[in-house]
Amino acid sequence: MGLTRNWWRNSRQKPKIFSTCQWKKRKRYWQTSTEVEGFGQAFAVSEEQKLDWADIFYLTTQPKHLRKPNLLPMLPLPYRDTLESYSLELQNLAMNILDCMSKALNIDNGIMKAVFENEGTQSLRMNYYPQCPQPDKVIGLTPHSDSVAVTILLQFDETEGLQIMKDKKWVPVKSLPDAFVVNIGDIMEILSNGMYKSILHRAVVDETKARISVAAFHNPALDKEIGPIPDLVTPGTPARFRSTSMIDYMKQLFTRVLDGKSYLDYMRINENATSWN
Ligand SMILES: O=C(O)CCC(=O)C(=O)O
Ligand SMILES: [Fe+2]
Repeated sequence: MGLTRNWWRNSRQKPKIFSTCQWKKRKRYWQTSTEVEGFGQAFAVSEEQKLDWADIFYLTTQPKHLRKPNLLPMLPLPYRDTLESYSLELQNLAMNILDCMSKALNIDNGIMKAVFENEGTQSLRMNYYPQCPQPDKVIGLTPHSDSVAVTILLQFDETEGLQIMKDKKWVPVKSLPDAFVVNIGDIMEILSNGMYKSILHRAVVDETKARISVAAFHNPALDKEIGPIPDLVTPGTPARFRSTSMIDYMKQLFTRVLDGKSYLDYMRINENATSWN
C-alpha cells in the first residue's frame, strides 16, 4: 500500500498535533466536557479516575457529514490532505477485510456490505505515549477491547508498546515496518454471534522513547441495528448477544470508563437464563 509506506516514512507527516511546537495550536482542537472528539484523553468520564499515560487526538473521519467542523477541516495542510487520503484507503481496506470475514463465516458478503457500506463510520485515534521514567508505575492505554467492528492499527517506528492477552498472559505485538495490526472489536463479536472474539489489549510505555500509534476504527452505519447476523443464529448456536441500535450502543459506550471487555459483557445474553427449545 503505497500511501501508507510514504506516510510512514515521511516523518513530516507524523501526527503533528503531538509535537510540542504545536502546543498552543492544540488548544483549538481541545476536547470539551460534552465532546469526546479532539485533543485530550481517552475515555475520561470522572475527575477521580486515574488517567492513562497518553495524549490522544480523536476524530470522526467518515462519513464526511459527521465530521466536527473544528477538527479535520481545520487541520493544517498537507497534514489534512494526508489524513483524508489515509482515511479513504483504510475505509477500502476495511471493506476488503470484512469481505474476507464474510467468506470465513460462510455468509453472503452482501450482508456485511449492507451494514458497513455508504454510511459506515470511521474514526481515527492518534495515540501519543511520552517516555516515562517509571514505566512500570503507569499504563499507556488501559486493558480494553475496541468497542468497534474492526480496527486497523498503524504503529510508527519500532518502539514496541502494544500487548494482547493470549492464554492469560500479556504478549507484545512486534511493530513491523509497513504492516498494520488488525484488531477484532466487540461489534464484530456481536455480529458474528461470538465466532470472532474481540481481542483484549493494552499499551505500555517505554522508559526512554515516546511512541505514536494511529488506530482507525470501523463501525456500521449509525442508522443500523446491531445484533447477531440472523444467518448465524441457529438452534445449535442461539443468539449470544442482545440487539440494539447503533446510536444507543454508542451513547452507552461513552458514558463508561474503559474496563476490559465489560461493555461486551453488558451486551451478552445470560446463557443460563435463556431457554432454547
Ligand atoms: O497504541 C496501541 O498500540 C494501541 C492503541 C489502541 O488500542 C487504541 O487506540 O484503541
Ligand atoms: Fe484499542
